[in-house]
Amino acid sequence: MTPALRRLPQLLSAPAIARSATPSRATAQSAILIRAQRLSTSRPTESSFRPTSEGGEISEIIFAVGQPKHVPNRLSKLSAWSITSSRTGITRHFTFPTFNAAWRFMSKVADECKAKRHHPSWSNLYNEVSVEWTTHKPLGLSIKDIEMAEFCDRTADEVGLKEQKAQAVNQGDK
Ligand SMILES: C[C@H](O)[C@H](O)[C@H]1CNC2=NC(N)=NC(=O)C2=N1
Repeated sequence: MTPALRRLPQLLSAPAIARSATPSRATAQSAILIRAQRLSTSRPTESSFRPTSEGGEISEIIFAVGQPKHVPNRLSKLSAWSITSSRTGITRHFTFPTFNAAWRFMSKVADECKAKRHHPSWSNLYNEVSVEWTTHKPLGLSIKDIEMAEFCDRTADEVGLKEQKAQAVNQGDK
């Protein structure tokens, strides 16, 4: 299980949002950067994507140009998602009870991808699904990525994730 420290709210908590004025690189043009302190040195066991940086380094998420103002706030609520090494996307690893459940999840997400014309980079191994959201044009994290990540969270809840026993005990859940 991935330590809670690696999750987005922690990554986004300390620092303020800085508006970048670095027009030199096309990919970074007018991007909004969030400075974030990485608090843990351990690597996520649940993610097939490399962390942004090793422990103690500053990491920043790069938003696509022209995003609504509420995007950083929406992002901060995606507590189970982590920033990818490219800093232009977010990733989450899902563990379902069965392959069947994992496939149902992917099928529902695939239907939404068709409707929204936005597609993930993802992988599946038996009951495990890794999902990464980023936007290629304009490059960076966009509102579409946020919406699709929220859709993934809702769909995973509907389908039902595998029970995490230790977590349930610690949090006093059933
Ligand atoms: C024309 C079409 O909407 C675009 O090519 C879409 C398709 N799906 C996409 N998916 C993702 N994740 N990022 C994109 O920039 C993107 N572009």
